Amino acid sequence: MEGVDHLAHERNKSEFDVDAMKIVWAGSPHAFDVSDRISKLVASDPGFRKDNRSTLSRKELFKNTLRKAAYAWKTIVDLRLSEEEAAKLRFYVDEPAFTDLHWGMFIPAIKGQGTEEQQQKWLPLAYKMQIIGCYAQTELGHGSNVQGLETTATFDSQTDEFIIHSPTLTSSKWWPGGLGKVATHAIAYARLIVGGREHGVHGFIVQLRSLEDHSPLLGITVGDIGMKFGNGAYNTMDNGVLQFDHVLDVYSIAFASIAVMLWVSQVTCEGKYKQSDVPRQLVYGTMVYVRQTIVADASCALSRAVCIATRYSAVRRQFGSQNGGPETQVIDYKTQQSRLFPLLASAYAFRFIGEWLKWLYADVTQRLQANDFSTLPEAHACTAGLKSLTTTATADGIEECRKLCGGHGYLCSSGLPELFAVYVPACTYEGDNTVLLLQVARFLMKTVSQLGSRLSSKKPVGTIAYMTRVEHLMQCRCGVQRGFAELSADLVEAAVAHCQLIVVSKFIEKLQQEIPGKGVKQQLEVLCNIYALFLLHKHQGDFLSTGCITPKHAALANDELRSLYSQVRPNAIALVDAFNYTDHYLGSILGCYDGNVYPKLYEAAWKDPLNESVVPDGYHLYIRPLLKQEIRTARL
Ligand SMILES: CCCCCCCCCCCCCCC/C=C/C(=O)SCCNC(=O)CCNC(=O)[C@H](O)C(C)(C)COP(=O)(O)OP(=O)(O)OC[C@H]1O[C@@H](n2cnc3c(N)ncnc32)[C@H](O)[C@@H]1OP(=O)(O)O
Ligand SMILES: Cc1cc2nc3c(=O)[nH]c(=O)nc-3n(C[C@H](O)[C@H](O)[C@H](O)COP(=O)(O)OP(=O)(O)OC[C@H]3O[C@@H](n4cnc5c(N)ncnc54)[C@H](O)[C@@H]3O)c2cc1C
Repeated sequence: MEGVDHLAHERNKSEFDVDAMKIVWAGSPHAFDVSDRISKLVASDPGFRKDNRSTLSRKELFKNTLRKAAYAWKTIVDLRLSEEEAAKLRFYVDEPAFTDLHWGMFIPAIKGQGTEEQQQKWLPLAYKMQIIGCYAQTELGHGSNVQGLETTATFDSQTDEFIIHSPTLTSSKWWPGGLGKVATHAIAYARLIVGGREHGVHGFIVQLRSLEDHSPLLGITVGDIGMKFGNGAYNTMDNGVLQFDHVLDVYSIAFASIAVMLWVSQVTCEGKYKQSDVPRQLVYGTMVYVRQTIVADASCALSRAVCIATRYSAVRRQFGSQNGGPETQVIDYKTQQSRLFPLLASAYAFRFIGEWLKWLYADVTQRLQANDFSTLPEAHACTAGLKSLTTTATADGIEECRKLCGGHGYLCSSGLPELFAVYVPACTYEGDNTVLLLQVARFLMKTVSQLGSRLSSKKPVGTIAYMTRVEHLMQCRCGVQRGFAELSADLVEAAVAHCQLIVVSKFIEKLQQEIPGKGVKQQLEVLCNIYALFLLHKHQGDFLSTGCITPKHAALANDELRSLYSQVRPNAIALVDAFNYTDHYLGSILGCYDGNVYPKLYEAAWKDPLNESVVPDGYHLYIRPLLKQEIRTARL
């Protein structure tokens, strides 16, 4: 029945202050206030409805996305929302769109790599959305290998301009989000050529389309690359293809022939290339920035799937009826708990590692401004490794949540298939996860000698076991006199172990902070222990081979895990309520707040266009002749 909370009995079991946990999850009272207010604003506005997406064609879907993006912008302007509130609004609209790349990459790239003069020119236009940008780095032939990009930018000292060109088919820009049909400008990455000499890959701001009639400019061929995985999902995004035919461009982002560059390099009016003494990797800075935001995204996506699966696991009953009594809630089965609760713990773990990574990025950015590059290698390794670890775990976790919901998890109305289809490219974009782990492995090879010293420092026992595992995995590999390439598969395992160590240790550090609210810290300690012991159980071979734990320890850890699952069980619904997601944002009948699932599933089924007629289109043409055919062969 509507209005009845079918999960009230579960909520009454909670042993902690849920409102206080909501603040912990949001990050601060202010952050909670903004999230709560904006999510409800979006949920209550029919202009942001999304329950019809799976019934739209690609063109209808894309046009609807443009409508929503324009409507969101109007809402932001009309309500005079702050940058923080506007970002939250775009998040809760929950639709991959060109605006993600405009705000998430184009603007950060100019802020991170542009000169003062370029920032003054481009940022006001971008902030007012008087230009719409994308980040055009990947090409048809190269994505991971940035130094293999083929697009050229040749400096013409006669005209003080750069000529951008796509010399080959494989140099076509391919994948950039927003490029296909919307972006008016791109930050295009190209090989700089000055005076016949090549100086590697740099970024250039290039106008693509007319601001008058949106037609591609002279020398620009641009379009969409076609349908992607899943039906609705990421097809709201116009990932594009772009070819330059000797396009004149006067706005280099890394170069301004008339302005001294603060960062990467400069080309003087006389056409001289001057490499400043900053690491060339700063040209990769935007990727580092986006990777740390993707870790926060992972906690959002995983928590969303876990919220759906947890609520439905409490609603769903199957088997176990005694004397005609109610059947057992599937959340009470130990197998369901052993699959679901580590994902719940991971969602919280990724939330806190995302907070730490945001601090690390801000710290390294501040240091860079003081020409202190000392922490850049670690920042790169951390953002690359944690982006890889959290997106892989989240993609796998969303799929596990679908399976935890049985058959109904496969319905679009569960919200899980769409969430999975939208989320999985995160394992590829912003760096293929394996390629990024190889970067971590390379960093570990260079710093393995320091791992030992870090072991001796006063660390909680749990961390010591994880640190010993990494050191052991590295020494087993480094000790073998074979090349990096030969050992890369093993080194990637050590890289994963290193990233898991970071997540565990930062979760433990989080618990050393003051955490207000009755029972809140205790719940987080349970979740931290579940995360750490679940991984120890999953990788116990590694831990046993270090000698750091014995088989008896491993067995005790498994017993402790079961006990921890029993401690989480009465608090599970409250722990997912703490995410404070509206039913609109969850987009899931299985995960609806009141748990009134079956009537909503049944009602939703009849809304499918296929049920608009009792007799389906095609019956008279195809089925009736089948049913009425004379059976001519006696055997049938
Ligand atoms: C809630 C549900 C939904 C939630 C999801 C939201 C849905 C909608 C969201 C939509 C938003 C989507 C946003 C993303 C869109 C996607 C954008 C993109 O994909 S942009 C393109 C990304 N491309 C890449 O990441 C390319 C990966 N490749 C590289 O980074 C590099 O090629 C490489 C690092 C692999 C290799 O670099 P290279 O220079 O060729 O050489 P080395 O490996 O030898 O490195 C040399 C040296 O540099 C150091 N290094 C490398 N990278 C960096 C760096 N980034 N920062 C600092 N230092 C770096 C490296 O460690 C080496 O150091 P050394 O001391 O010499 O060892
Ligand atoms: C949805 C989506 C949105 C995107 N948006 C953008 C965007 O806005 N802008 C942009 O510039 N790009 C974008 N991209 C492109 C994305 O950044 C690249 O696809 C990504 O960097 C992976 O590169 P690749 O496609 O070349 O993969 P490849 O490197 O070709 O990967 C193929 C396989 O080769 C393996 N491999 C590659 N190199 C090595 C190695 N050295 N050692 C071991 N294994 C290796 C990989 O692990 C993988 O298994 C997007 C991609 C997607 C899917």
